[in-house]
Amino acid sequence: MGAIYELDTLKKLYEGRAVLDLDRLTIERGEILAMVGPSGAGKSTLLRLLNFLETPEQGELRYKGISAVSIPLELRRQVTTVFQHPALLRDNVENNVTYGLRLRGQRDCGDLSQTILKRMGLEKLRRSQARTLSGGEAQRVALARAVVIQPEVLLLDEPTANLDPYNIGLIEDVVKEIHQQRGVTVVLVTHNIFQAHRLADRVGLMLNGGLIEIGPSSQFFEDPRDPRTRAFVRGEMIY
Ligand SMILES: Nc1ncnc2c1ncn2[C@@H]1O[C@H](COP(=O)(O)OP(=O)(O)OP(=O)(O)O)[C@@H](O)[C@H]1O
Repeated sequence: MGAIYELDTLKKLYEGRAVLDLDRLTIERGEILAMVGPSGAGKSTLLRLLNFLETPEQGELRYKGISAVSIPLELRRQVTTVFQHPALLRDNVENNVTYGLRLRGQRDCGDLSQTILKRMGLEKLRRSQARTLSGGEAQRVALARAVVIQPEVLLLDEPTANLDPYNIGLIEDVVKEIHQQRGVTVVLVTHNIFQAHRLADRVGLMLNGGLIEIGPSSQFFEDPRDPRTRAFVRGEMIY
């Protein structure tokens, strides 16, 4: 498969403080990697770097071998993010879903968007204004909007926080489907270790901006190497 992202001695500083300090991290093409860890560990900051919204103060981030500082637009557009609180356009559901396609100059968005609207259970809401949607519906629109552009990388930041079991199940199923069907690389940030267990090939534990342990999901949960990982998967507080 090979690496899609390579992070080397990377530091992200906010107001002089390192909120991310990663010696080395490689994300493999086509894997589902879950990053877990307590609040403030730097998980969302990592996703913002992977989505090229932020740049590191030290070290390097490479996407497909190209330094993130000089990433061309066409590569940047292969990466899409679903945030915990999606910012939808003041428009209807269908136009929200097709927005990314139109931005990329695709005029005939019909078939693609119909398929994804149907799969996400949003057909009947096509004409509804985004601001009238429930939290679960809005999050399904956000995922539909991300998936419809057929990204190579899907970054998910707490995509199912505060959602009910139906919405959680649907979102997880669609993530698994597009991963299996299209080999999309997925980086999932979650507080829900059960979700990490259900979805991920590999899991990493972050703490205070550093990476404590990363490994195959089975090893991470059943035979973790670091005492802090053992404590975290038992549901204990770690510092
Ligand atoms: N724009 C910013 N300016 C200053 N500090 C920031 C900024 N964004 C994040 N931080 C700080 O960086 C640290 C890491 O934040 P981050 O949101 O990445 O953590 P997280 O692991 O995603 O937390 P949570 O699980 O609560 O979302 C925190 O201490 C946070 O206060």
